[in-house]
Amino acid sequence: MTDVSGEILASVIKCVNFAALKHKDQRRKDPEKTPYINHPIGVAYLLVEGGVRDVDVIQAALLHDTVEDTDTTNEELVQEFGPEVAGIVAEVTDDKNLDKQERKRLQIVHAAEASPKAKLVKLADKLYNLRDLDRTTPSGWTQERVQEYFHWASQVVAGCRGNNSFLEGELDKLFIKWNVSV
Ligand SMILES: Nc1nc2c(ncn2[C@@H]2O[C@H](COP(=O)(O)OP(=O)(O)O)[C@@H](OP(=O)(O)OP(=O)(O)O)[C@H]2O)c(=O)[nH]1
Ligand SMILES: [Mn+2]
Repeated sequence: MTDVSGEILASVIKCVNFAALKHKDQRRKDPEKTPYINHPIGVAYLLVEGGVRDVDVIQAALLHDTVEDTDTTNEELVQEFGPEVAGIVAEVTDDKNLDKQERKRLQIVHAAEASPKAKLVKLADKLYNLRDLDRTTPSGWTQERVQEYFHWASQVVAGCRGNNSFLEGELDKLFIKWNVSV
């Protein structure tokens, strides 16, 4: 059977498979060393929970850490998934050649200037990471580092607001719990 929804389904599964292969040797920083792929799939699912049905956004969420954290190039994403999806991923990708302080500063600047589609991915990405931090502390992190991450993330989120009430509401619950001003 080939129909429009079948093609959409196929394009999403292609992303899941691509991301799984690219992240196959990576683990999250939690003590259980959860497979990294849980994160991009979870980010895409948060968008689904938030009512997002834009396939470019869901595909970009599944792929969002491939260029930043694996050998994937933006050209490869353009080739495999087209310029729209590759463009959203590029908008949420940090330049790992910069030092950490500069990368973190630029995330705040770039989030505020990003397209609405990229802002949705950013909101879901930050919600996933903050829920993870709320659940458990990454290996080697002090409580102060966790608190600082919450504070920084709230500044990234500030530039993405006005795009999804579910994601922003869930983020606000965490900011209140962690005493971060919004
Ligand atoms: N909370 C949490 N984060 C984890 C875990 N494993 C990996 N991470 C990643 O670690 C990053 C936060 O760690 P930092 O020390 O602040 O940043 P860095 O890895 O970029 O140097 C997050 O990236 P980010 O730059 O904030 O977002 P992203 O755009 O890279 O996803 C997140 O994706 C985990 O178990 N819990
Ligand atoms: Mn991420």
